Amino acid sequence: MELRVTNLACARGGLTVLEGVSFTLRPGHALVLRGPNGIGKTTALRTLCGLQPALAGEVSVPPESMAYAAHADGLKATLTVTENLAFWAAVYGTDLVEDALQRMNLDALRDRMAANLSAGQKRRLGLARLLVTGRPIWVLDEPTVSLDAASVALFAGVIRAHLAAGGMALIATHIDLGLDEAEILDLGPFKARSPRDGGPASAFDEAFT
Ligand SMILES: Nc1ncnc2c1ncn2[C@@H]1O[C@H](COP(=O)(O)OP(=O)(O)OP(=O)(O)O)[C@@H](O)[C@H]1O
Repeated sequence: MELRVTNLACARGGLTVLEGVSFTLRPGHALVLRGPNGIGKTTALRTLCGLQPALAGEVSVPPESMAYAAHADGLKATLTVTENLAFWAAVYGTDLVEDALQRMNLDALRDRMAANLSAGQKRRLGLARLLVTGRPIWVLDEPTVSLDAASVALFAGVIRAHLAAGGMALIATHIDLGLDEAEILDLGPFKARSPRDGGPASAFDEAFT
């Protein structure tokens, strides 16, 4: 299975932000989406994952092939680290909780309530969810926010292992994850010329970019 995206156009707040986005992601490969704040990276990732409809274009695989890690970690504050992972494992029908605890360095925190984790620890738990999904395509929106250098390196290693096992990763990030093997896609050239009719951008659009 490969992820083929063809001529994708997507909108935010009723305005077209990107159009004509095309790329192919093959097993074992990572693609890093780059572009300035507001270009539409989050919007593109949300659209690819089926969280909002595309205005145009095709995505070759269903959203069920993807595991999306958004800005928010979606933790259950009153559940422990292990319970959070067990919840997700039940949702995705896997038995990968212990594996995720070990690989994201969460074993020592396994019985702590998510509410009592530090910001970086919460992020590690949010990212550990990717491991329990068992899904091949990881879609990551600024995954390293709040992580210290050691945790960034740890997570880069987790991504590398996922790729080595035939997985794929699509990553919006402003920092260098140290994934030298990743290809880069600059979204700049795909910025929609007009939210509506191909004319100049509206004042409203400018206000947000
Ligand atoms: N509710 C909204 N109404 C109108 N415009 C919006 C709305 N939400 C977001 N936008 C705009 O849509 C554009 C795309 O936003 P998006 O979050 O996808 O960008 P991004 O590339 O992920 O940015 P960043 O690097 O800052 O995370 C931005 O210009 C943003 O201001």
